[in-house]
Amino acid sequence: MASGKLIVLTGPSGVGKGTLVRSLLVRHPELYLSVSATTRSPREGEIEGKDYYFLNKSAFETMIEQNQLLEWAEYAGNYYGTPRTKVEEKIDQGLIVLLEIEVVGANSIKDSFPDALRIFILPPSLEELEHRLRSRKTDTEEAILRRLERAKEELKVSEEFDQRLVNDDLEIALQELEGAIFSD
Ligand SMILES: Nc1ncnc2c1ncn2[C@@H]1O[C@H](COP(=O)(O)OP(=O)(O)OP(=O)(O)O)[C@@H](O)[C@H]1O
Ligand SMILES: Nc1nc2c(ncn2[C@@H]2O[C@H](COP(=O)(O)O)[C@@H](O)[C@H]2O)c(=O)[nH]1
Repeated sequence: MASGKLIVLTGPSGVGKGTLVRSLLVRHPELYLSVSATTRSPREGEIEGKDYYFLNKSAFETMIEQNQLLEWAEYAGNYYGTPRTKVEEKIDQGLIVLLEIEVVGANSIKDSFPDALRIFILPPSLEELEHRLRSRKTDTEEAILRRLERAKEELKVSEEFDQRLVNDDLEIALQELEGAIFSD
C-alpha cells in the first residue's frame, strides 16, 4: 500500500502556524491536518473535534498512560498532544499528514517518526511576534507574556529542525512551505 508522509510545523505561539496551515488546506484540500487533544479551555468559537479535542486532565493522562499519543507536551500550564491512531491510519492510506504543534513535542517526533519532515517557522522579529500575539486578541496579558518568554527559549533550538522559514510576507512563506512539502 502507498505510504504517505508526516510534516511537522512548529515555532513559537503567534508566529502564524495556524494561518499558514489554513491557507495550505484551502490550496491543497488533499492534505490531512491532525486534530490535537488539549486540557486548555476552548476559546470563543472553537469547536470540539475540529479545533481540538478538549479533555480534562485525568482523561488526558489516561491517553498518555495508554500510549494513545504520538507526542505530547506541557505548554503554558496545559497539556497538548497528538492522537496516534488517526495519524498512522492516514499515513498508511498514502496521505500527507500535517501536525501543527509546539517545539518540545515537535522535537520528540523524530524518535517515533524518524522520516517526518520537521519545519520550524520563525517570526521576522520578537517585536513582530509580540505584535501578532496581541493583535490576535485571544489571550490575556499574562498568557501573552508567558508565551513570549517561552518563545525566547524555543527560538534557541530552531537549528535542530530539518528546515526553517521566516513567516514575514505570508504569500512568500506559503510558497516556501509548499516547496518543502511537495519536493520529492
Ligand atoms: N505573515 C504574517 N504577517 C502578518 N500577520 C500574520 C502573518 N501570519 C500570521 N499573522 C497573524 O498573526 C496572528 C497569529 O497567527 P496564528 O494564530 O496563525 O499563530 P500560531 O502560530 O498558529 O499561534 P498558536 O501557536 O498560538 O496557535 C494572527 O492574528 C494572524 O492573522
Ligand atoms: N506538542 C503539541 N503542541 C500542540 C499540539 N496542539 C497544539 N499545540 C501547540 O500548543 C501551543 C498553544 O496552542 P494554543 O491553541 O493554546 O494557542 C501552540 O504552539 C500549538 O501549536 C499538540 O498536539 N502537541
